[in-house]
Amino acid sequence: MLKLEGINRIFNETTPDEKIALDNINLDLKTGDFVTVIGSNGAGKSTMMNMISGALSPDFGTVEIDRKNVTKYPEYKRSHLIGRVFQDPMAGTAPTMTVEENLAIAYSRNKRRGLRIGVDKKRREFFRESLESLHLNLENRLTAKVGLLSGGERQALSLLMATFTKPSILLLDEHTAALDPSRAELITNLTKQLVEKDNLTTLMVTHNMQQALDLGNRLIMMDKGQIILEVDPEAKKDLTIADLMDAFQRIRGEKLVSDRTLLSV
Ligand SMILES: Nc1ncnc2c1ncn2[C@@H]1O[C@H](COP(=O)(O)OP(=O)(O)OP(=O)(O)O)[C@@H](O)[C@H]1O
Repeated sequence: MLKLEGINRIFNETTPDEKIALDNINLDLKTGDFVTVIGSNGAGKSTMMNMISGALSPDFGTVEIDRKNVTKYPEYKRSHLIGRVFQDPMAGTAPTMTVEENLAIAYSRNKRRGLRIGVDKKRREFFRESLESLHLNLENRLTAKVGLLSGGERQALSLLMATFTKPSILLLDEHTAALDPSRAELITNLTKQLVEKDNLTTLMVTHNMQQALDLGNRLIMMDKGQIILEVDPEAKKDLTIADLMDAFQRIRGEKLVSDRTLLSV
């Protein structure tokens, strides 16, 4: 479903600011795999997500989605394969458009017929039903401007928009980090629900180790542009934060003062 092979990316090569952001990344996800991604600041997590979405291209290596080599596809050419939610609730939606217009844009994304934001009765009913699953009463605010929604409501809408065309890959980039704890919990539960409903292949970056343990069937830890630990479904079931800290220390030989060192929060 998703295969990254030998992905390398260097920024500002041969200058004093040279930075190896990704160093030989290999990852193979099956349909329905839900991988949580942890690692310190600058580990390469966002760069890896950008390689998958096509926002950045690798210096070396290949990206395969649905067994197709998409390495050379620009972002727009693979956007129908990918759903993405960012940390900033303002990033995934258009504030001056209504809830249903935003949904219509997301809906038309995989229709390959350009942007169609018209909403007929049948489609409005589909949007209403989809919104009901969020339990936020947004189904009764279809014509409200999205800019008037709270951060949590916008993030829930972004999540719905990213998932309801059943993308091949769902990318979640610290999508609960900017929310207060109760809203973060709501979005975490929604994530679980939406991913499970359609068995979506998902990568979720988080700085919250407990969330990384609670969600998904696999986990990877990144550091200095490399995947330094991969936890398979069997091992993940019994994994604890202490295990992750020990693993980091064993692999990198660096003493962790606390999980904050790894998480950098
Ligand atoms: N466009 C860019 N130009 C130069 N350097 C970059 C660029 N994007 C990322 N980097 C560098 O590449 C490295 C990896 O960055 P990346 O944003 O992928 O890390 P991250 O694990 O997502 O970190 P964080 O948790 O802080 O978001 C960092 O050292 C970063 O400064």
